[in-house]
Amino acid sequence: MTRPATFQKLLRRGHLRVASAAVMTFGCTLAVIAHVLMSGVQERHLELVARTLSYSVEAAITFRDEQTAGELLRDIAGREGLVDARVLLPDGAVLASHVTPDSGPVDRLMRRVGEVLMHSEARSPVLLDGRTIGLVRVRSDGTLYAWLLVYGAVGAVLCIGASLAAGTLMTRRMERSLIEPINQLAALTRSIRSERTYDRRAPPARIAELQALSEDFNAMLDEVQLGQAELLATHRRLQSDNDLLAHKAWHDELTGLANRSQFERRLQEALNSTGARGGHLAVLFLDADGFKAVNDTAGHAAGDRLLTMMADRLRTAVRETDVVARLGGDEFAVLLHPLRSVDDARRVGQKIHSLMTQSFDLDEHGHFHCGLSAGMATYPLDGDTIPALLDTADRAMYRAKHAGKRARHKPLTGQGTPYPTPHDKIAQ
Ligand SMILES: Nc1nc2c(ncn2[C@@H]2O[C@H](COP(=O)(O)OP(=O)(O)OP(=O)(O)O)[C@@H](O)[C@H]2O)c(=O)[nH]1
Repeated sequence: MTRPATFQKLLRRGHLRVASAAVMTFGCTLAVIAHVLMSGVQERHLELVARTLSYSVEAAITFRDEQTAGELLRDIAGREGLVDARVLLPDGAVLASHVTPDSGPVDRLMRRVGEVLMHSEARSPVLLDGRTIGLVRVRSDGTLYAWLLVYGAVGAVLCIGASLAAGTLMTRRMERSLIEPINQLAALTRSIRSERTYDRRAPPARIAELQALSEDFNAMLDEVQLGQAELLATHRRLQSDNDLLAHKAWHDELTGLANRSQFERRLQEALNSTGARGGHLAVLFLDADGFKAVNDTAGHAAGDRLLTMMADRLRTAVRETDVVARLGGDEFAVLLHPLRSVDDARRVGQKIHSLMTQSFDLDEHGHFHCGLSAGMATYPLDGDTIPALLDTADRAMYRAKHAGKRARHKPLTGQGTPYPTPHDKIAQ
């Protein structure tokens, strides 16, 4: 595809054409008028010269004085710019004649041009007492006319040059007031498109049409910006909804602890890194003893509060890197990772146990003492998969619970490590 011409080029070309056409039209019209006028004037002038000459040569013809007739012809031809002047007798014989020689090649050329364009001749009879005694014939070659043409052509060329200069000046001025704002607007559009800077605006223009274009362009940018802001707000809303959903998907709503899904995900991550680097980790399963009584005696809201307080205590008992989760009801799980030894896990388990069995202050419902049954599974001793570890810890916890129900401090052996729990009843 050919590239379209620039506005600047079109403007310059247009100016050149208009200026040339104007000068040519004007020049041609002037030339036609000048030709008509000059032909008429030349014809009348020659007639006058021929008539004057016919009076002057009357005596010379009468006396057949060739010399005087010749001098008269020479004199008048020199003054009136004639190329050929003759005095003829009635029988056609030439009494006297004068032919003006050309003065060089330029004169010769101009004479030729003049002859082609404006060759004129005049005749006048020589009368004596009403009788024709001779004839005067004069010819002009139109050299003057040819020179006039040359001056005219030079003038036309100068006029075209002047028009061109004026046109260029006008184009430059127009460029400043018309093309520059258009180019600026185009550059602004390009940069807004590439940099997405929709807060930029087109400057005011001095030409009404361009000003209208700038205003429309800016109004369009306003709308784009508004749309963008709305889009951004929607995006933020969606993002926050998404965050909320993600939080809900990974957290327990009541306590804010990790839920079972997150616990298992973190456990898998811990298993991966521990498996790769070597080391230990421990999973603790915790279940409150006699929690149901809180709901039954103090109400569900108090039960909720107690669960929240338990969660807070559990958080304080472990490190940032450990994971505390609520698996459901009054059942919690703790992931201890990284871990130097199984003994460390036991120590943390004891710490948790002693913290959780301290009384909880439930305001108007008094202080509650809650028991805790716990089971522990350690990696790699009790398994190296999530189901194996969870199952081991769960079974250990249930053994602890049943053992606790049978006897307060009966130590248990077997897979996993149950913690004996003091079965304190809820004190009010
Ligand atoms: N307030 C409250 N109670 C809950 C929630 N989820 C479960 N529960 C109740 O917690 C109780 C848990 O049951 P259990 O574990 O059998 O109660 P428990 O008295 O601790 O029994 P043991 O574990 O055998 O000692 C049930 O009564 C559930 O209704 C909760 O989100 N809020």
